[in-house]
Amino acid sequence: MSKRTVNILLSWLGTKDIENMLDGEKNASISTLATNSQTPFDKIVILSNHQHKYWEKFENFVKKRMATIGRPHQDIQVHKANIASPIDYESIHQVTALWINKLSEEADSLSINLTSGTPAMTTLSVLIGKGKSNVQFLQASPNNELLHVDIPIDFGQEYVKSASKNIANTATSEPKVEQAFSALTAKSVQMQNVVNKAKKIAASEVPALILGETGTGKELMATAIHKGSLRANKPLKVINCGAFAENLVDSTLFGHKKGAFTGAEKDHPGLFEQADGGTLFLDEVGELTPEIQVKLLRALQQGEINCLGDTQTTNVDVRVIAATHKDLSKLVEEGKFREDLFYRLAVGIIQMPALRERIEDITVIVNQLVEQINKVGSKHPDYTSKNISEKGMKFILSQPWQGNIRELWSTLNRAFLWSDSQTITENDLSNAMINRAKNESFTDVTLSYDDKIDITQLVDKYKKAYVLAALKASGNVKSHAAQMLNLKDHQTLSNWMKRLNIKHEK
Ligand SMILES: Nc1ncnc2c1ncn2[C@@H]1O[C@H](COP(=O)(O)OP(=O)(O)OP(=O)(O)O)[C@@H](O)[C@H]1O
Repeated sequence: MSKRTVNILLSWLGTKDIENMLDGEKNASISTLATNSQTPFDKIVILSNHQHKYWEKFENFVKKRMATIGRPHQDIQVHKANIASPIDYESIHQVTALWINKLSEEADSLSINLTSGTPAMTTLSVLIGKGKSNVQFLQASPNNELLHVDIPIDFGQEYVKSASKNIANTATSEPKVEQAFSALTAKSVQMQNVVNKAKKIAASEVPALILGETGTGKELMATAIHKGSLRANKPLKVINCGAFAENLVDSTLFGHKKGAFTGAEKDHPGLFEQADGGTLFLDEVGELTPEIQVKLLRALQQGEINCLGDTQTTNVDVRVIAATHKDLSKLVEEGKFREDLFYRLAVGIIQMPALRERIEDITVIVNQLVEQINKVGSKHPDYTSKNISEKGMKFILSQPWQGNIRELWSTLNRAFLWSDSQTITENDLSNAMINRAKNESFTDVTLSYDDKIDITQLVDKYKKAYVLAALKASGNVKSHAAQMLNLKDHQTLSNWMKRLNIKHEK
């Protein structure tokens, strides 16, 4: 069955649109496009800085026009656009980028109306929309026809040309894009789309934001973007913002001067300085404290950083790629993540699909992992290579893999380790999986009306018991305990231990 495509129209609400509406007889450009489009729009989003009193009127006006052509049920939404003035490029950019990014993710085809709005609104729509493969531009002619607008400039290429001139002194080699992305298995259409988008981002200098569940390959993607960019032969520095104690993130990112705090025995350059000319990958960016968010915003906006204990600022040329498994826009709504920083980071957004959404890739990835495990094992003289039975592979394909490739990798490793046979069966794999059934028994919980439960305390107790058990079973080897618990690395486990007040015994 072929998938139905989603078509969205995005438009500013121009003064002319309102005048035409009030005139009664005339067609506003938005309604011209909505009624003349061959494929109906599933949604029409109208951005307005005009007075609220016109919104409902305008919505009704477009709805009426749609009803007359037999499309009465279209989703038409007018949204308030917080802009400083109709000619203020900065605030118009923020609003336009937010909506184009959001809707181009949601839609298969996003059409942007270039007739309505001020020149600043049109210009920014083109500049931002041109970078998206599923965006097209429309305008309405004076006699109410829908016209497709072709903008015959490849901004990406133009930008790369000028950017390469600018950074020719820091990065000299041609980016090897295909090679850079070869580590990412992308047989499925979902992943191919993601990789194509990422290649465009790699060829530009824009900040990137990689979203996706744990273990979906966000770090691998960041590495590919760096390697495929003009900065490839400059450093790529990585920090997991969630794995460090708060006070350490500051000095790790921005550095410190000798004597800046107790224990700072010499000057230490931060990751921004270490990555100068290259790329900085901020994993779990949603964990940054408000103070660090301010410093990061400054580094992105002005290209300058403040080292702890230094009165001078230092200039840096760093491309930032951030990643998170959290819903950043929700954190913005809740006031936990700065909106201005979000817009700065969320220019090139990449959504990594979960493994279960790209079944076609699983077999290829399993074969790669099996090869890797056999290669590592073969260093031992008694090792015989193992493979997975057909039923075993079917079992793998049927699992939800909530921890994605990392969970798949650790499950295969366990199955290979525990099985004495050369062929890994469905049973071996099932035994090697993290026992989610144990967790499911918690659905049996019943509470009475007057019960009072401290859920946080309960969860902490549960976490503590498992961390202690994993540490014990691993002989206090943190990296192994982290693997047992499906945590990213030993630093993440250390962080948990600190929060749960668990002392590490060697
Ligand atoms: N497409 C892929 N093909 C093969 N291996 C992959 C692919 N994507 C990720 N991996 C492997 O899966 C593991 C997890 O990937 P990675 O660390 O990049 O995920 P992540 O999304 O950054 O995870 P987290 O959110 O927990 O930091 C790594 O070992 C990585 O090499």
